[in-house]
Amino acid sequence: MTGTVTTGAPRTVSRGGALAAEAARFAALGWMRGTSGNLSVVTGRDPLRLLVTASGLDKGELGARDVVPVDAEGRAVPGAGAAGKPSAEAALHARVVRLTGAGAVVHVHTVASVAMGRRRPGGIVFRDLEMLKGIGRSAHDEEVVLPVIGNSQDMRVLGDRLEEALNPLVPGVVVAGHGLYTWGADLGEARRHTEVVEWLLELELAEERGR
Ligand SMILES: CSC[C@@H](O)[C@@H](O)C(=O)COP(=O)(O)O
Ligand SMILES: [Zn+2]
Repeated sequence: MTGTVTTGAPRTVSRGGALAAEAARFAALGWMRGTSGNLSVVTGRDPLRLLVTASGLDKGELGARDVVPVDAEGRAVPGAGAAGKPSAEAALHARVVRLTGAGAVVHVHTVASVAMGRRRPGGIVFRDLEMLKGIGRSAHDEEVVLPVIGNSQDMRVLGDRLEEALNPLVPGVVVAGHGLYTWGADLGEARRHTEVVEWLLELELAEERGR
């Protein structure tokens, strides 16, 4: 960004600041270690535009400018205010938004998501837990399935797997051997969904270990 005052720049910076603060929060929880994880927020729908965290940086130390505007395919939009290379997974963020209508997407590398993805490659089932209300499901008598998909370095392949496995009632997917994707209407809801799904995974893992 230059010193030129434009109407678009301050909005980019403040959304960038919000993404950076959100990333710092997840990093402090230990969910984005070793530069892992990424976040995005939708800034326009027609045409689709997202701000995504820049690639390869320590997600606990991002600044407001460490975000990159991308298009519906996750490609950087030149001259839109921020610098850097978009997350290697930006295309998957854009695909999630296109598939679900989400306003924000969170990707974390948690131990529980990887451990449970290994144990339940066909999907992770939860039921009869008060915490399920946090993702809009019932606390009683409802089977809730969190999908698990195989990992790939090709975001188109990963996106196809996500589309096929998607449970419209659950705002998240585990990527086997990799981590967790969650989303919500905005950054606040995406954060809540991430915390709830991660709590469910940690519970399941603790119960597995106790068996
Ligand atoms: C520890 S590197 C992990 C990456 O390969 C990737 O999975 C990841 O989550 C972060 O990639 P990034 O390009 O920084 O957004
Ligand atoms: Zn990742």
